[in-house]
This record gives sequence, structure tokens and C-alpha cells, in this order.
Amino acid sequence: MEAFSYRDGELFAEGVALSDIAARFGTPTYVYSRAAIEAGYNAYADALAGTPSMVCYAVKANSNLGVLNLLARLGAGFDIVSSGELERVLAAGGAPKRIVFSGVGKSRDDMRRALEAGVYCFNVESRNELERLQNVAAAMEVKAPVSLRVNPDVDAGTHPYIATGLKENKFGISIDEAEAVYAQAASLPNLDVIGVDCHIGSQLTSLAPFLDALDRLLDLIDRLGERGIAIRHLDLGGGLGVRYRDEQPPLPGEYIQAVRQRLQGRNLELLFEPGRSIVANAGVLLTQVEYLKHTEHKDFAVIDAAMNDLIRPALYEAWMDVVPVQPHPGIERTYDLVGPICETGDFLARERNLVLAEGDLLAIRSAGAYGFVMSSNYNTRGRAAEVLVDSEQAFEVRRREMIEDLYAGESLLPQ
Ligand SMILES: Cc1ncc(COP(=O)(O)O)c(C=O)c1O
Ligand SMILES: N[C@@H](CCCC[NH3+])C(=O)O
Repeated sequence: MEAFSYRDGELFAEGVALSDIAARFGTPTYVYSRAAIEAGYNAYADALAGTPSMVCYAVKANSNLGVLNLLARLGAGFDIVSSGELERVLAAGGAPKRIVFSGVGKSRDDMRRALEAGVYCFNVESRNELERLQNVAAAMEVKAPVSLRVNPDVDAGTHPYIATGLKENKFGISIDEAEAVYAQAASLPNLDVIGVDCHIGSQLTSLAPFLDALDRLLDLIDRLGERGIAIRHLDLGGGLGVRYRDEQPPLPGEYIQAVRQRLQGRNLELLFEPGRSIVANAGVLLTQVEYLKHTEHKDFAVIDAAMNDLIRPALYEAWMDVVPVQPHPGIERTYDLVGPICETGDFLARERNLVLAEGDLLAIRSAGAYGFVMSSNYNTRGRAAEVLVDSEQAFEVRRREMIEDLYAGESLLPQ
């Protein structure tokens, strides 16, 4: 079943009309489908059945507690990049032993908190981080499980802002240096070397770069084995793309099958850190048309969602599909869909042929990943509500921010 589909002339999320959600919770509102998130996770879990493995959902893609709780109940592991994400996962019922901690800038506090919680592994991104982790673990009299994030220098063929596996990117340890850094890690008494990790970029639409990276990592694992450094797991990161428009990315099942074929009897636990491919198409941003503004040059639809709610179009010129919730007859025009923010870059979509009237509801599709999580309070706008639909029911999993929330914690100057 499609999570979002038209029935009786209007768009539904599972069994709930989006117009009902707008009436109940207002707009702009993110709406997620439980069934679609489950299907997204299960596409990985099913393909990995029978293989020692963990699907560590990348929390940064959508860190709503309801979403994390749903994934924790399915047995997911989690990939985190901050203590904030760690606390979210724990609050949502995630198991510490299924958490991997990624990121180039882990602070000492991050490390202490993750060691206290007992995470499964730190994905370490530099020599300096390795030394810092050794010191923190020694002071706590524990051993930190580590994997090095190796930068395999492959071109992911994606937007330059979201490619991470090239020499010139800030991420990871160069593959040419990796063996030496592993030797250093293995010599540090409070570190336990358990894995190899990489993540080459996001929204990849072909398998070739993943497999290229995999070959380089397997070669490294073999060389490490010869040096007596036994690697227990291989973490291939996230990055599998989704269809926003007409892309045809491989499915998780195809990807995993190709990976398994290349492992050739090696005794490695497989880890993945998918974010977008689990949640992107499980969500829409529901918004309403405030004004139609016709100028000599352009037709604008000013909507109540803006770049502060969904920054992907402004930041990456990302194309996101926009569809009417209750299509109606009328004159089709070519609209730029813009928000109320005082920036020319505040657009959600450009040059879309739509039949619109003021008050119409629109759904911006594929907004379940890197949507709400990248939102801000710019222009002192409150953040959108988030609603999870489960069959015939809709639950508010995060309430809309109130005006008072927007300056809570700030203070006037002392007299
Ligand atoms: C280390 C790491 N793992 C996993 C992900 C998730 O990527 P995606 O949402 O493309 O699957 C990211 C983001 O690109 C990342 O930086
Ligand atoms: N936030 C990005 C992807 C970056 C992935 C995080 N490493 C997007 O919306 O596409």
C-alpha cells in the first residue's frame, strides 16, 4: 500500500485524510506514516535476515521521539552524532548496545556520556580523536570500543555538499593512512579495535561507488588481519538515495545482496547506517496557501511553510514534489511556492504547474528525512507540529511550538 495516496478525490496518509489532520493540528505540519517507516526499516532487516548484522538508523534524518520509538520497537540500532541524539535514543527506548557514535567533532563530554551509557562502538575520524578517546576512557577506567571511519576516496556522484568520501572532505581517515592509524589504535590500552567504518555520501543513486568503497575496505581488512588486527564488523554507513522526482536508486535488498556476494565467506558482522532511505518517503510537509500573488513576471503562491521549516530546496536547490491535497478544477498556472521569510532564497518549489486557490492545502512530498530536523526559528517562527499516522489514527508526536516557547530561556539585561 502507498502510504500517501488519493481516495475520493483527496490525499490520505494511510487511512486519515490530510485535510482532517490540517483541521485538527493546523499547518504547517509534518505527517509521517507508521507503515511506511516500518516498510523502510524492514527492507533492510529482511534483506539481512540470517546475516550477523545491525541496521543502525541515522538519527539525524528524523529524530522525533515517536519515530525513534517505533524503530526501537522494530529492533533497530542507531547511528548518532551528538550527546543530544544519544539522549533522544535512550528516551525513545533504544538499546545502548545497538548504538554507533559517528561524527568528526566529538567532545570529551560526548565521549564520557557515551561510555557511561555503554554504546556499541565509536566511529573515530582522526588520530587526535583517537588520543582523546584513549584519555577519556583511561580516566574512567574503561575500554572504548572503536572502529575507524575510513575515507576511501571514491566519488559518490551526489551533490557536493553531501559527498563525504573524497580526499578533500573533512570526514574520516584517508585510506592511505588507515593501516598506520589502526596500528596506533591497537597499541592504546583503553581502546578495543572492533570494526571498520565508512560513509561516502548521501542520496546515492547507483551502487558502483558503494561497491568501490567496499572493495577498498575489504582489502584494508585483509591487510589488518595480516598484521594481527582482527576486525569483527564492517560498517558501510548510510547514503542510499530515494526517489524525489525520477531518480531510480537501487533498493536496499539489491544493495545488500551485492554486498553479501563480495564478502566471500569473511566472518564479519555487517552494519548499515541508513537514514533517508528509511524515512524520506514516509513523510510529507502539509502546508496551506496564504496568498496568490500575480506579478508581471511571475505567479507566486505564498504558503505558510518556509525555509525555516524545510531548508532542502534553499540549501541544495533540492527538488521536492508538491501536490494538492484536494485537487479542484480551475486555471493552471506556473507558480513559485514561497514562504513568508524575508529572503529571496525562501522557496519550497519553483515553476510548478498547479491549479491553486487561497486556502488550498498542499503536501510537499518526501519530507520525512532532513525536514523537521533541519528546521529553525528564523524570523521567530515557531517550529511545525509533527504527526504520526497509524492506520486510521493520527497522533501528535510533537506539538507546534508556541510563541512563548520562542523566547523561553532568554532574559532582559540586568538593571
Ligand atoms: C556518518 C553518517 N552515517 C549515516 C548517514 C545517513 O545518511 P543517509 O541519510 O543518506 O542514509 C550520514 C549522513 O549522510 C552520515 O554522515
Ligand atoms: N541533510 C542532507 C543530507 C546530509 C546527510 C547528513 N550527512 C539532505 O537533506 O539531503
